[in-house]
Amino acid sequence: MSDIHSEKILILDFGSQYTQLIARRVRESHVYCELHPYDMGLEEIKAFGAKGIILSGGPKSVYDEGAPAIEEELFELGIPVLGICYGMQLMSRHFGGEVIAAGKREYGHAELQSVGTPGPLFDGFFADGKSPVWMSHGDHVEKMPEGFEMIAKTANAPVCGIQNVARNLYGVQFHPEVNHTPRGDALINTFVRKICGCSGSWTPGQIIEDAVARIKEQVGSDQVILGLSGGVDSSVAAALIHKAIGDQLHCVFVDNGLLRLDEGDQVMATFASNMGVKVTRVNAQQRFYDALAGETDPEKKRKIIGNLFVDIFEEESNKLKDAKWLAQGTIYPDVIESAGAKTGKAHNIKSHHNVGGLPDYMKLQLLEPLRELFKDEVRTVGEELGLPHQMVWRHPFPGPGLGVRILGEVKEEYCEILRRADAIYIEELYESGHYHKISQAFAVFLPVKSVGVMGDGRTYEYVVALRAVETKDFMTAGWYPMPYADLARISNRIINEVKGINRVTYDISSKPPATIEWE
Ligand SMILES: Nc1ncnc2c1ncn2[C@@H]1O[C@H](COP(=O)(O)OP(=O)(O)OP(=O)(O)O)[C@@H](O)[C@H]1O
Ligand SMILES: O=c1[nH]c(=O)c2[nH+]cn([C@@H]3O[C@H](COP(=O)(O)O)[C@@H](O)[C@H]3O)c2[nH]1
Ligand SMILES: NC(=O)CC[C@H](N)C(=O)O
Ligand SMILES: [Mg+2]
Repeated sequence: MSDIHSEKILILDFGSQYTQLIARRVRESHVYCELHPYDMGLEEIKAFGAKGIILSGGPKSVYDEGAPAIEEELFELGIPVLGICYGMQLMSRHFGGEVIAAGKREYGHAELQSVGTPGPLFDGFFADGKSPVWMSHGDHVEKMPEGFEMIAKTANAPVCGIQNVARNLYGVQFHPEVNHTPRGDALINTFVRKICGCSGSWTPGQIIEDAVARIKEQVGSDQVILGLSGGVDSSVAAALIHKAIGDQLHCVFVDNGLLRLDEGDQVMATFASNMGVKVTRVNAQQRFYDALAGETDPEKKRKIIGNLFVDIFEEESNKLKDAKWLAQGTIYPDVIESAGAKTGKAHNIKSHHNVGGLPDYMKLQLLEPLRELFKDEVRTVGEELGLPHQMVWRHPFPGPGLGVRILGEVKEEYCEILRRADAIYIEELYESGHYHKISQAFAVFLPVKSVGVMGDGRTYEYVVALRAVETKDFMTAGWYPMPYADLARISNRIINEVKGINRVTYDISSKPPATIEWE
C-alpha cells in the first residue's frame, strides 16, 4: 500500500477568511494537507511530519498585545515555511524586521513589482517584472528581517515578498490562495512541489487505493451499515466501502416522504441494480408525516425529522447481526466546521442534520472514509469509481429534504405539489444548460393562496418560489441571474402542469442576509 500521507503540508490558521482556500490550492497540486490552529504545540508539529508549513493570514496585527504567535522554534526545524500576509509579518518580526500600521492600506487588486532576481518561489510569476495580485492588509513590513532578501513590492507597500533561500523561508504580503491572484495557484504549486519537494501523490486513483486498504484493515470481517441518501457524499462513501468490503456493507435508504420526484426508485435502481450494493429501503413516509403533523416551527421540524432518522437507523441496525460500524459521508468541510462550532462562538442559525448523530446506546463505531476530502475531490473520486455522472454532479440536497422547503406545516398534499413543480424546474435547468452553472436550485412551497384566472375561471391556489444560487462554499451565496426567457418558460410549465399552483415567483435574495434554504 502506498502511503499517500507520507507527503503532507501543514497549514497553521491565524483566523484568515481564506485559510480553507489555501488548503484547496495545496490539494489541487495533488498534495495532502491539513489545517490546524496556530497554537499547535511544537511537539505536535514535529510529530505531524510536514514537508512544508504555510502560515495563513489573520485579522490581528502582529504588534498587538496578545496577538496570535507561533512556537519560535518553528523556523529552526529545517522545514520550508511560506508565510502569507499575517504569516509573512510574523516571520519578518521573528527575524528582527519591523511591521507597522501602513499609511496606505491595500484591499483588493494591486500590481506586484519584481525586485532583484525573482528566486525559486516566484519562478514564472512575473511578466515584464509585474504580476496582478490580491491584497487585504492594513499593516506592512517596513524594515526587512535579517538574512532575507526583498523580492517584491507594490506602489503602496515597500515589502511584499521576502525570501531566505538557504533556509527555505518565504513570505508574501498578497494572497496567492484567492482566485483574484491569477498566478497564485502556480505559486502555491511551486512552493509545495518544488520547494517542499512533494511529488504529488494525492491523486484520485491513489486516494481510492489508500482508502480501500484502510477500510479493509479497520473493518476486518465485521458488518457495516450506511445511511444512503442518494446524495453525493453518502453515494461516494457507499461505492468506496463496497469496493473495499463488498457484501459486508449494508445500506439503509430511508424514504421519509420528503424526497424529490421518483428519487426513491432512482436511488434503489442505481445502487441495487447497477452497482450490486445491498440496499434496504425503509418506507417511512407516513411516520414522518404523522410526526410532523401540526408543527410549524422550523427548528422543531428539523429536530423531529432528525430524531426520527436516528430511531429508524437504530431499528435497522438492531435487525442486522454483527453490525459494528456505522459509515457516514462526512467530508472535510464538515470536520472543519464542527471544530469551529465546538468553540461555541457562532450563532446557531439552523440545526443542520446529519443522520447518525449517534446516540450513546447505539454502540457502533464510525467509519468515515471521506473525512479528509473536499467536495470536489469527493466528486472526482466518485467519477473514478464509476458512479453515474448525474449522481456525482447533483446539487446538494439537505437531509430534512422537502421538510424545510414547505414553509410551516408539512402535509403530504403539499409534498406532492412541490415534487412536481421542482421536477419541472430541474428538468428545464438541465435542458437549458443552466444546471451545471448553478450551485443549487430548487422550488419552495408557500402555503398561501392567491387569486388567478385560468380558462376564464377564477382560481384560488398556492404559490411556488424558485431558488437558484451560485456559491463556492455554501457559506455565502448570490442568486443566479436566470434569463427572463427561461423563467417565463419554467413558470408557464409549472402553472399549466401542476394542479394546485397558480403563481410562481423567483427568489432574488443573497446569503447573507437570507439563507439558501427557506427554513
Ligand atoms: N433519506 C436518507 N436515508 C438514509 N440516509 C440519509 C438520508 N438522507 C440523509 N442521509 C444521511 O445523512 C447524511 C448527510 O446528508 P447530506 O445531505 O449532508 O449528504 P449527502 O446526502 O450524502 O450528500 P449531498 O450533500 O450531496 O446531499 C448522508 O450522508 C446520509 O448518510
Ligand atoms: O445535510 C443537510 N442537512 C440540513 O439540515 C441542511 N440544511 C441546509 N442544508 C444545506 O446546507 C447549505 C446551506 O444552507 P442554508 O444557507 O440554508 O443554511 C445548502 O446547500 C442547504 O441545502 C442542509 N444540509
Ligand atoms: N490578511 C491579513 O493577514 C492581514 C494581516 C494584518 N491584520 C494586516 O492588516 O496587515
Ligand atoms: Mg443530501
